[in-house]
Amino acid sequence: MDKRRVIVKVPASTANLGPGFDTLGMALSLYAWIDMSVARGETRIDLYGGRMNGVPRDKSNLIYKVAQMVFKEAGIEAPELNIAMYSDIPLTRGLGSSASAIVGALTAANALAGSPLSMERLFHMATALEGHPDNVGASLFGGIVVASWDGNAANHIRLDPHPDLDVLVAIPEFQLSTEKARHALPEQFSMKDAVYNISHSSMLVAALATGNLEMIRHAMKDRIHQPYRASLIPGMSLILEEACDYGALGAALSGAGPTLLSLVESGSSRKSELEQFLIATLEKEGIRAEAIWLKPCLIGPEVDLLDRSIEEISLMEWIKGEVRA
Ligand SMILES: Nc1ncnc2c1ncn2[C@@H]1O[C@H](COP(=O)(O)OP(=O)(O)O)[C@@H](O)[C@H]1O
Ligand SMILES: N[C@@H](CCOP(=O)(O)O)C(=O)O
Repeated sequence: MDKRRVIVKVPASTANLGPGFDTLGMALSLYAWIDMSVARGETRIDLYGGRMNGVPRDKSNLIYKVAQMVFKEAGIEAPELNIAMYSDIPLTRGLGSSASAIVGALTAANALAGSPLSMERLFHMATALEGHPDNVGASLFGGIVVASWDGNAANHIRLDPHPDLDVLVAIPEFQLSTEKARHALPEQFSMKDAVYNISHSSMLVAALATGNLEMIRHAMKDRIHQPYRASLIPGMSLILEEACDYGALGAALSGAGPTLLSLVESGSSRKSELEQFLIATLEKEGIRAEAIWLKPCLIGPEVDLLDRSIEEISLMEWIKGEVRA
């Protein structure tokens, strides 16, 4: 076991991109940081920032449990840990906070153990934990990830996002758990709707791979999850119908929601118009929302092995130093 300390910076993600349900994901320039080291005494978990309310600080914490799985998988006796986390990714809003926590914990524990597990193994473990490969694939590999999971094997192909793609997310103040939003979906679909989604998802992957930005508007349409989730997010249907009239290249529910996502060309002169449309539409439904402009994140977790202890430099001091650098 490596005696040093590891800090991992991991990106948020948006899943589905409209029709690619449980298949497409894109990493975003919004981050969480996990600090992990072997403890001399009992396990200690510190969570920083206003986004972590309600997350447990004992051994039931997801990060601790996932780290233990890595040590077990690597055949190493599980140590007591010092864990600290700071996150800018809001919980249960459809921006992959749970996937980032899982990927960050897997990566940090693997680095502490001397990196015995391959990226493919970590992807498999992350997918099995999350239940779908889209968010974890994007957080682990960065960029746009096309992924499949049949319950046994997780496979992926990574694409570089077009350099002119910007991402606008409108994050409603209310939480919607992925579990609840998955329960809104039917068990079965008609052949017509299945074909509709296969064609649109394929078209979207081809558009993103070839940089055909005009096709995104048509290709981002979906019939297998968004229509069923619309009643959980008032204002969503209008936003998806009209966002392109306000300058978006395409719009979708981010993951299971409630965040709404628009893809926008970097040089667009209509960015504030679009932002106002999203916020005003949600406001009319009595929903306050925060709009954030992001870029696709091109890389997965960034791992730093430190020789300095928590007493010498805390996670928050380290992040501030990194942001300044
Ligand atoms: N850092 C974390 N530590 C422990 N649990 C976390 C952490 N981040 C997220 N989670 C868990 O994941 C849940 C959110 O996951 P989910 O409903 O899939 O929404 P999303 O992934 O879209 O934010 C949280 O309510 C919490 O239980
Ligand atoms: N494909 C999943 C994606 C869930 O993403 P999250 O960020 O909301 O956890 C789904 O649509 O259920």
